[in-house]
Amino acid sequence: MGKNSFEDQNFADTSTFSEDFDYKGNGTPEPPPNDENARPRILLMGLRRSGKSSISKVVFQKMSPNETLFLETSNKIVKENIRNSAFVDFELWDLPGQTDFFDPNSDADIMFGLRGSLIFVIDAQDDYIEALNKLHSTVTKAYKINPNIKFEVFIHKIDGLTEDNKIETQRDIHQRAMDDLSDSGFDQLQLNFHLTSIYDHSIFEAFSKVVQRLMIYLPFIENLLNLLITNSAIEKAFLFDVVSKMYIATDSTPVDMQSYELCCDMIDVVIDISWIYGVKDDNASSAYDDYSSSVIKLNNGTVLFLREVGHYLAVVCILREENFDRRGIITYNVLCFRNAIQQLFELMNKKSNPEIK
Ligand SMILES: Nc1nc2c(ncn2[C@@H]2O[C@H](COP(=O)(O)OP(=O)(O)OP(=O)(O)O)[C@@H](O)[C@H]2O)c(=O)[nH]1
Repeated sequence: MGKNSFEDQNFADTSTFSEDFDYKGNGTPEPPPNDENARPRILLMGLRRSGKSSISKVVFQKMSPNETLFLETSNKIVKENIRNSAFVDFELWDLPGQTDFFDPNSDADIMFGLRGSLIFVIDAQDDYIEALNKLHSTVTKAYKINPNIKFEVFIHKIDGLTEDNKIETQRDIHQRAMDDLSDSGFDQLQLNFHLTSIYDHSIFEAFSKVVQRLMIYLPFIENLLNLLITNSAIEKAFLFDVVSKMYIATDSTPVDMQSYELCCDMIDVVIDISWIYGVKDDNASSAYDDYSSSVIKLNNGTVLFLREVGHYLAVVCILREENFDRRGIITYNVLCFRNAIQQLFELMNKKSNPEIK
């Protein structure tokens, strides 16, 4: 594989995109009511005790999975502002299991009216027929109000199932949900299914995908990561939101859970070492900052390379040890990637504050 300078390729330069850069994930412009610059909203819905609050607390508040055993049932909507980094910036609404959207007093129009995603959580360890009925009534109601909303189904608590059972449960839930939609004339409604558990990385991976579907600049960042890996002989590269450890984007090679977990562990190690041994700047809460970087060599001939590329945004790469001999080129290419991301931030800022010149 050639090790060229990443900057030789014009893609590293966001100026190749016009000011009104308007790329959508599916290549088609989305009609109103969704303003693409509006802050997205993610709704967590599902029956009582399906695991909604646990998901929110484990992913965004660092609660340990075992502590969720003591969570009490919620009776009101819990709204949270998630502002971790430039790309992880949305409202998260955790809705109580008993919410009834057919009640004329419910604010379904307000709830579903904005750009965002609806995550429906199904407890896979329980009888899921009632959950499927609720899923159907919820998504069809939301779709009528806002056809642009993205629908995600978390087949949750899979830690209690055997490997065979997981596949069979996913197949059955998928089939029944799609049949119900087709029978009522909603064939065009798309549901994305994820197998999740708070006891492993699957919940972080699933949430990463939910957030990625809401990112209008995702194809651009993926393109940059593809250029980075091909020009630096890297096997796999992820752009991470360091706070939540969700990956915001990755190159186009397939994601395997082991690589993702390895990169998550590396972030933990770097943050812990920074806290314990790092020298803080005045006023800084942690020594982990925009200049942090780290290299970890594993005893199986693999190297992990981390570099902060924005505020709490880090690129984490996996590469073979023999390809790390030209470290200078890799570091240089990662810097070019960082510059391109910084230019993207400027463009995003200009779009959200048109007065900025
Ligand atoms: N085994 C297992 N248990 C889970 C998982 N996620 C959540 N739970 C458990 O499920 C129970 C209910 O979780 P909650 O998060 O309170 O569920 P909820 O959907 O918010 O419930 P309501 O507030 O009643 O709507 C808790 O005892 C959690 O520990 C999971 O991935 N695996």
